[in-house]
Amino acid sequence: MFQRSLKLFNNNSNRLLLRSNNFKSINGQNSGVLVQKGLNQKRLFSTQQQANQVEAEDEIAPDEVIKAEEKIQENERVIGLSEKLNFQTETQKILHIVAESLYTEKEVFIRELISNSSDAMEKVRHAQLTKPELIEEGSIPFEIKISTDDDKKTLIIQDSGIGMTKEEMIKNLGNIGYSGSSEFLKKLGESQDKSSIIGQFGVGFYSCFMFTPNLLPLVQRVIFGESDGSGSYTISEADNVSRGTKIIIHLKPNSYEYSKKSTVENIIKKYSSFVGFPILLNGTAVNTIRPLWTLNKNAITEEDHKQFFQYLSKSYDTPSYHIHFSTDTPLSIRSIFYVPSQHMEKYGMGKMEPGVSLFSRKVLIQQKAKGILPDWLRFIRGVVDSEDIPLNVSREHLQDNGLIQRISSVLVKRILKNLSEEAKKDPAKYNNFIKEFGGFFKEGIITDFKWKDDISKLLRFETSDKADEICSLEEYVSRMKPNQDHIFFVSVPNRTVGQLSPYYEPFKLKGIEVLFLYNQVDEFVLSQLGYFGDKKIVSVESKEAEEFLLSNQEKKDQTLSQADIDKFLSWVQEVAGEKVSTAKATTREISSPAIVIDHESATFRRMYKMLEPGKAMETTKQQVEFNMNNPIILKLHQQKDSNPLVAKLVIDQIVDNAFASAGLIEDNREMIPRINQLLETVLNK
Ligand SMILES: Nc1ncnc2c1ncn2[C@@H]1O[C@H](COP(=O)(O)OP(=O)(O)OP(=O)(O)O)[C@@H](O)[C@H]1O
Repeated sequence: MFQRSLKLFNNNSNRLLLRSNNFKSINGQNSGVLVQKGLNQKRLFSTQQQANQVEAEDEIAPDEVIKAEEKIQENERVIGLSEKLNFQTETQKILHIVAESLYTEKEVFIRELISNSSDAMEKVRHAQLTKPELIEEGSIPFEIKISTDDDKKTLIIQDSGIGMTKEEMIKNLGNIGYSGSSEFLKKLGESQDKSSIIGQFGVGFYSCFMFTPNLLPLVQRVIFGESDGSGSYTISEADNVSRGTKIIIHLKPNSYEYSKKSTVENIIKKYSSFVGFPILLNGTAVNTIRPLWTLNKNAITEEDHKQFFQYLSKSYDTPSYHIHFSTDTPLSIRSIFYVPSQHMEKYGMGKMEPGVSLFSRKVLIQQKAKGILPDWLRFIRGVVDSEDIPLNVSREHLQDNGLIQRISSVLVKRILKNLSEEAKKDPAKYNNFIKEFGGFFKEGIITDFKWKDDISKLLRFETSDKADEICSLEEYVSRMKPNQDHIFFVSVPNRTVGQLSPYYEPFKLKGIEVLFLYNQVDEFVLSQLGYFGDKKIVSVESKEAEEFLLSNQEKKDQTLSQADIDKFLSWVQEVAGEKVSTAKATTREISSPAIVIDHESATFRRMYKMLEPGKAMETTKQQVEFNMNNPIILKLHQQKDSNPLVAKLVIDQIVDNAFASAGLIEDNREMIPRINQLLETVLNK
């Protein structure tokens, strides 16, 4: 009877096609077979050989040749009569939703079946501890065997798990939304580890219906088969079945890719590399990498980390740091992060993608997950595994954004803390790291208000005091003079310009250390940061710097009388009024003849220019302060009336020099004719 029904099934392709029409997207022309054997049961049968008409067979290139012994054998035999049962009404209604729209990535059906197999073997492990007498064939190794057959267009998955009895099969598979695994977990005591069971929704198995309208799970005495998911299925008795479950999926033409070893191997590696049991694909183990984040820190060697990092980053690089972090409160998180030794963004290779993948119970949920770490930590590679992450039934989306943000906060805090510790442990190594990756942290300060203070502790800058050395803001503050209440910086293209800057000069005279910023973005970053602790961060060109210098300065005698100074300044105003808005005598201790004060930042000016590259930047009039004790100014004062032509050339050059020191000269070529004239004058004397 059963054979007849099989025959009927096989031969009646019209019937199959008719059923497939009920499932538009799955277009079923295929059937699948699952063979199972339950706890302490005798024989389960399997198999329904698919009577598919393969339409596009010739178009598929043959996969690599797989030896017969590497394939999973199909030895099961039907020994009883088949029984026809109906899916539960709700299941009939929901199944097409599952098959048509639940999963955006079809390939996840392999993940779902592997996860089911893993759960089934976990249940055997548990039973071995609690009811060993019930476990048949206790010596069978725990393995998930998968074999592909590009000729037959089949994919077989077999495990040595707990299997299902006829009743369990009807309950679990004939009834969508019922999860035997979730029931199993409920029965486990509070103290028992529940993290290794993956299934919770009672839906995953139905992902197979994306590929075949006919699943034939076969259990001892049970064949769950001939189902298109919309109506009925049959159950029959089987013989020659070993412990566990076997699913044979006969693929439909538009899914033939899943009968190729390479395709299936990639999917297993992508989603199920870390499932806790060996997965043998056509006889070869494919999940050979250990999930390091689940292991005890002390059990992991540097070489293990290197290999794991290379696996995650698909590179041959050695990680500069690893951060292995686990916690159970307030959420359960197991994670591992790696900092590479270099990054490619600096070569203009485009923005890196996030490098952290999200797992739940060792099964991949999202590769390169956005939102787990902020964008500015995109150079970090790693894995975050949390069984507390509320997943939707397809395991593709995270349900609770607030929770993800909380997890993210915990992780960012930990990463920043670890890096601070590394900086203390080995400053030289850390300095190399921050030179390479500092840009990401600066981006963090600009874009992520929440973390700017924490990130600021990781930054390093060169200062006026030590060439070729970088220091933290904390170290700078610890070296501040007692009367100094600000952190001062000067933004310059290089150290030499910094040392010669008239703005830095009075600080140098007072022995005040100043941060030398060489990167255009640095000034912007520090302005965004505003403060480090209670210390304001200001430019040496700022009002605050001016006030600081004023209040810490001894009064110096002027060489000229106040009347002469006023005369000189009004002369400047008259002859150089094109560029000078106000001329003043400076109070700054500078050696140069003049200095521009209270002007716009040269860095910001350059940044605006970058934003509007074609736009000509006007240099507006500036306040210029003159050093009335400077020898050039004194001579100029003497000659301004007697030698007006040369005096005009000199004052214009002095003003331009001050503009140049402030970074306000757009193009110094405009000075050349004047300098030549001055040279001529000098030589003619
Ligand atoms: N290979 C298997 N061996 C033993 N039992 C299985 C197997 N596959 C499925 N089952 C049983 O069928 C039930 C339903 O499986 P299904 O994949 O639909 O959902 P689930 O794994 O429980 O949950 P989820 O939808 O979260 O994956 C499982 O809970 C399990 O009891």
